Amino acid sequence: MIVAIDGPAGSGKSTVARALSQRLNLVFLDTGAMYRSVSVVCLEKGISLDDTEAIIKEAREIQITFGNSPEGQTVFANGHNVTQAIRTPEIDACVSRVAAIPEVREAMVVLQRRAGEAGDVVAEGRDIGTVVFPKAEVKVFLTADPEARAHRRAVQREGKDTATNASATADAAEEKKILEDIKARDEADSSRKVAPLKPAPDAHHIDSSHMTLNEVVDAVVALHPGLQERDRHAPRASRHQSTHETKTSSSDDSESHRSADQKRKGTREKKSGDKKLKAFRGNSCDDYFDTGLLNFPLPAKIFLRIAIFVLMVVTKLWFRWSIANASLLKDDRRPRVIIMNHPSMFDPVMMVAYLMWHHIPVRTIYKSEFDKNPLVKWLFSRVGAIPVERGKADMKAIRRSVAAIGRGECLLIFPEGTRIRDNHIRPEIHGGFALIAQLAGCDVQPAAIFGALDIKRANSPVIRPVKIWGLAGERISFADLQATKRKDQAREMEELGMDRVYELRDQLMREHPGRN
Ligand SMILES: Nc1ncnc2c1ncn2[C@@H]1O[C@H](COP(=O)(O)OP(=O)(O)O)[C@@H](O)[C@H]1O
Ligand SMILES: Nc1ccn([C@@H]2O[C@H](COP(=O)(O)OP(=O)(O)O)[C@@H](O)[C@H]2O)c(=O)n1
Repeated sequence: MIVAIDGPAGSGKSTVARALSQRLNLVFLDTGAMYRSVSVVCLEKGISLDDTEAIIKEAREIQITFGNSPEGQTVFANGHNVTQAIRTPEIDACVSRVAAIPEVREAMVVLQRRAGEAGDVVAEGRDIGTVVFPKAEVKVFLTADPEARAHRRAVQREGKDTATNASATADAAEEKKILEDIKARDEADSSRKVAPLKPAPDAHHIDSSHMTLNEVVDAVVALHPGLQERDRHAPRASRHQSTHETKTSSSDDSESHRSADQKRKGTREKKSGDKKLKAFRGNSCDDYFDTGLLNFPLPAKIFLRIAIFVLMVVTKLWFRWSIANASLLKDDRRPRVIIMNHPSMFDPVMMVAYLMWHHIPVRTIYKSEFDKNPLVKWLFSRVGAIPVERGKADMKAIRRSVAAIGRGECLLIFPEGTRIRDNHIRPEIHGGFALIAQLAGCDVQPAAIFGALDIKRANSPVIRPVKIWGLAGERISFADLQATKRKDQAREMEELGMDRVYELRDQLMREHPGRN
């Protein structure tokens, strides 16, 4: 199911799309933020707006990912947080020029369609129903009087919100200026040669000038039986609540080519992350796999914190483990894929306990064979792990993983696939981690553990109190790779990532001779 929402600045596209994504559990794709991200990267590299070739190159290479924070949507470009940077007047002023370059649009459309492949999406922008998803099941052309839009934007700029406070007012002079800005940008976006702002022939027109946000969202839901069906199955709490939770004060916009505002949610953003699970409602393991750790029900959260506490205390006492270069793990909290060697069952315990102890949400990928034991599946789902079927492209696991990163969670993956009880061999690697990072637009961070092979002697059930060491490595960004084609980049990331993991492990091995 794809919902395409197009329309001019300030018509409510991002607010409606966000509300809809939360209410119906859809991925929210903010395409305006993508053009803005390209603009930021170009600006930061000092690329002139006349240097079309260089801009195109950046657009083709950019990695964009969206996440969530308590303040709202976060946007990362090439691994850097550009959430604020994309909303500056400088970007307002240049984004439409960047967005008018056909090759830039081509590159963005590829990314947008790829995000659409993940499944249920609500995308908003200027050309979604006409170019990006011409076969979208639901197309909306959302408009409002220029005056209403200017008023909303002016109020928004003062940190208030017309959606939640209909009588909010703004500085009249400022509102007048914004009205001019909005009209100018409407004209620029509608008259450009490539993918101009215009309704798709089969789009439903909704004029939101005199509608509340909830009314608009209800009107969109009413357009398609598939949406109504989803709505019936959505948890009741998310139905009307979501529209009010949606908007925060918009930091942004201004200037002629702006408007925008915090749309949020994005590309590979979470599927069901915003849906809060209710306590004692018979949530399935799948619900836990699909829901952000922050939205676990309170009893599950308490269980998790207690488990982390107990694991930290017990394992620290028993194994006296420590992680070198730990600041690389705990100080930079951006979502990423963490990869590690896997000599023992203790490896995920150490890494997850450490990260969660420092309030960094992390989800471990585990082999689905464990699910044969319902108790283990229950437990793993409650500690935020995600199952993967090895030996095939498990799209569900990939989607869940990308969604988790989109929510701002880290992913812990053991590319060796199973425990490797030998520090001297290099087993076949499951390269899915690079694909996930690529789809999610995040970095890969290598880490290693050493000493864990000594925990148990062969054929002995005794867990020995041996010391164990961890070592964190620097993140690897796709932007730093040599390869330019996506497939080659994924392959390069697989190799480089695991090279780094083994370098780290070998370093620990050298530092602690006589141990395994
Ligand atoms: N139907 C509505 N009634 C009142 N205010 C609205 C409505 N829809 C959106 N808004 C508010 O208008 C402002 C601009 O909406 P936004 O979604 O950012 O527009 P767009 O993405 O189309 O530029 C936001 O503050 C939003 O909360
Ligand atoms: N699908 C899209 C989305 C945005 N854009 C461009 O990117 C600019 C910023 O988009 P935005 O969605 O962040 O802006 P607003 O609609 O919030 O004003 C727009 O003014 C368009 O020029 C586009 O060309 N195509």
